[in-house]
Amino acid sequence: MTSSCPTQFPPSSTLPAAASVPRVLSIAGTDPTGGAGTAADLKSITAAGGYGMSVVTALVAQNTHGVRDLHVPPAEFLAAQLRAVSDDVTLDAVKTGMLGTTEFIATVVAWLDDVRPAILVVDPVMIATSGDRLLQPEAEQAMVAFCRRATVVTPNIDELAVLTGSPRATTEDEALEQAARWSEETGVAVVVKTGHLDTLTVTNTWLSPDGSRIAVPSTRVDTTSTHGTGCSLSSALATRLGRGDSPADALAWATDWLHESITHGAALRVGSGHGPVDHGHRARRLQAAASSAPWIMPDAVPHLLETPADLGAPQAGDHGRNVTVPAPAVAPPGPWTAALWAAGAEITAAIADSDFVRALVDGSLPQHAFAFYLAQDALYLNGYARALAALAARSTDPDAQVYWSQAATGALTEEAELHRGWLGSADHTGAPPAPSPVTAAYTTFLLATALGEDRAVGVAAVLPCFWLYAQVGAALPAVPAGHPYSAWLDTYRDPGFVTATEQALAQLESEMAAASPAVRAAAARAFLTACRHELEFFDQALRLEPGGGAALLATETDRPELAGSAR
Ligand SMILES: Nc1ncnc2c1ncn2[C@@H]1O[C@H](COP(=O)(O)OP(=O)(O)O)[C@@H](O)[C@H]1O
Ligand SMILES: Cc1ncc(COP(=O)(O)OP(=O)(O)O)c(N)n1
Repeated sequence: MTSSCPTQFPPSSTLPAAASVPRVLSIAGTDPTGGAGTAADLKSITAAGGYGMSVVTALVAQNTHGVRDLHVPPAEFLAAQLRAVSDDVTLDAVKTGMLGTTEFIATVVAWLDDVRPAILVVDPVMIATSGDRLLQPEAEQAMVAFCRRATVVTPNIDELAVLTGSPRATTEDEALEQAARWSEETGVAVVVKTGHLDTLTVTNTWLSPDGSRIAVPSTRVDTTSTHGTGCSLSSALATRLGRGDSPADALAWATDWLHESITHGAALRVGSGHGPVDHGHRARRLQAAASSAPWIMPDAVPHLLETPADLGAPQAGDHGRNVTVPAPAVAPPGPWTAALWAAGAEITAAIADSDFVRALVDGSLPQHAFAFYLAQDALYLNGYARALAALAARSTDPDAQVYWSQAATGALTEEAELHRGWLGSADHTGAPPAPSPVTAAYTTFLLATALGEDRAVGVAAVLPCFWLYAQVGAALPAVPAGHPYSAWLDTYRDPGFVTATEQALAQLESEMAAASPAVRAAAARAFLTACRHELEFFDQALRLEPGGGAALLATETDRPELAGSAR
């Protein structure tokens, strides 16, 4: 049935506003394997924090290898779907993908004339990466005209050439120049995407009609799992704009989220061609991080540790699965520290595999995450220095007193260096950084343990910071020239740090040997707890949203750069 029903309900504009969850409509074709089109759009809108809705233009029989067949319902049915949504729901943003034919473009245009959403993101889908046409050749000029109505268009390099009537750009500069000319002429912003160019860095650049540019670079992921990346980027962008983000924040969020989704796409094992991206990776990672499951289960460490063997096989962490014990970069000096290393194997492996360490090493760690990490590191070092000083105060052996006091001084010196160098260029006009919940929990645990527990327990608590940091440092590969974090990575390679770790290990080995079985058990728990704090400390920077802040729906006047958009 394609006849229109009378409107029976008030549109939701007359209902209370939907606060911070933007209502986003995707108008696109389908992909039954879920990688592109409507499926990708809905997953992306959800991932970006919106409520997704879907109007279908064409049913596409496709998979990760390409398109097999198309079924296009009558244009009246497209119009009926559009009206069914807009008669009932207020839209904060609309994203269009595959429109297919001139007739369908005209149908959407007629509907937009009525509805006029504040944000219209047009992904001018023409040809899939598989080479299959998703827009009839005779509809290209209608699509070019349609793009003039957008808030922002997100063409790939080939689509940009059609849009601007130019030859296919072969460099980023050429693409930017084509887009700048078109944007100035039409008054519509363009996101220039270099995914289809042969570049090491993939950059998304928001080009405004006044010539201003916001470039968001990311490292190129070596993968074939890029099916539907264009659909996903434009839907996430529409959602973040619909939520009230500035173009800079919206593009940074969408690019950063998509990079994570592409990185983990291959692990989904969906299809044997160009596979989809993992739209849900970020949500699952954050969900796991929010788990309130205890870090160390009661049976992880026996109440009495008579011998190192009582600590048993690796069992720390959430799952207690069989774990291969990684070779320690700084060797344990005796059986107690060897047993502790084995017990913490799952956490050590998780740090090495963590998204944070991977992104720091391959250079894809977003700048805002790196800045956050440095600021938290400085705060942590201050707390850590106090815990080390407490151990110096509680030591009676002169060598131990010297060692812990020097370690405390070393941590304070590092903190001062961070402020002078890495953090020195930061904006000092705002409030000083405050400790995150993760940093506060870790430093509070260290101080409480160093001050309030037996000394051996305190020594066990401060050891992972030395040992696991040295472990990460030893595993670092050489990085290419121009790597954004090469200077920081060099700080991990400091040989003085390995010496300090060896000394801390020697302290713990002798403390464990001299301690009672009950104190040893408490020390083992403190060691494993601190290992877990280390993992959280690394991971926390990737839990922060670029731009952060509250999710507020902004009005057009809050964002003059979008004023007059979505005509
Ligand atoms: N190999 C890759 N590595 C990192 N990011 C990528 C990669 N391929 C695509 N992207 C991201 O996906 C976005 C859209 O991809 P692109 O291939 O340019 O568009 P389309 O899918 O429309 O052809 C890019 O702008 C970029 O953010
Ligand atoms: C129904 C449908 N719409 C769009 C595409 C193309 O997706 P895109 O995100 O441009 O990326 P590729 O799949 O071409 O890499 C599609 N395949 N199907």
